[in-house]
Amino acid sequence: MSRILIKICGLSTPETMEAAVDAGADMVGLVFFPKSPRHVSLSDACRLADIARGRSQIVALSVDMDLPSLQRINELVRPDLFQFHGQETPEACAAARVMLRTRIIKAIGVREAADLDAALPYVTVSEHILFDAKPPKDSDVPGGHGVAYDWSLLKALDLPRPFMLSGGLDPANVATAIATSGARAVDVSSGVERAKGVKDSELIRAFVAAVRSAEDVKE
Ligand SMILES: O=C(O)c1ccccc1NCC(=O)[C@H](O)[C@H](O)COP(=O)(O)O
Repeated sequence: MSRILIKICGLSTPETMEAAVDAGADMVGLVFFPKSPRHVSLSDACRLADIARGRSQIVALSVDMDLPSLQRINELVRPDLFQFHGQETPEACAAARVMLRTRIIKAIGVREAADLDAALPYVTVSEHILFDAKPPKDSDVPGGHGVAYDWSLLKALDLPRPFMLSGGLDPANVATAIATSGARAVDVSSGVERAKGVKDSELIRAFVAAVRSAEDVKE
């Protein structure tokens, strides 16, 4: 099986950022959403990004953020990609991509098969489509809940390029998730935490190792 892209999201300390980069994460995510337990200030984000720069791709995650705020993150943190995790329209993604001269990951919430159709308008205005679990109905934070969905829904998808998978992944289930969904890229947050918002370096290493082992399995 060819190499699977790994993103570790919601890193907020130098130690766990170093652990993710050192373990071989392809992408590391910084969350800019004050309601999130993983939210980082701009100054902390700059320090964390400097640990990863040139070693892993830096992803700035935002939720329906206005363009001036995105521009400020772009100038100060200098991420390689932005992840849009709210209700951003295809037009807003296209505009941000041009204005910020960046690459975009657009998250699409999934609970049932019909939710997958929402991805189509974003294929031409983003570099990656991330199929994540829809948040619990009473939550005002749209991601990072460690909730899984039926990953097999993705198996029959006919998109022009590979997609990313997230939602309830952890070191113990990620190999099954890859086999069940056909994903070539995976994204994790809660599954490498010892408490809500608190990343664990050992779990990060275990997650990366589990994905790399899954790559060795013959298709
Ligand atoms: O992590 C957050 O707190 C968060 C806040 C607002 C929007 C998205 C957020 N997280 C997204 C992710 O970390 C991942 O892309 C994905 O949802 C994985 O989450 P998990 O199921 O916890 O592994």
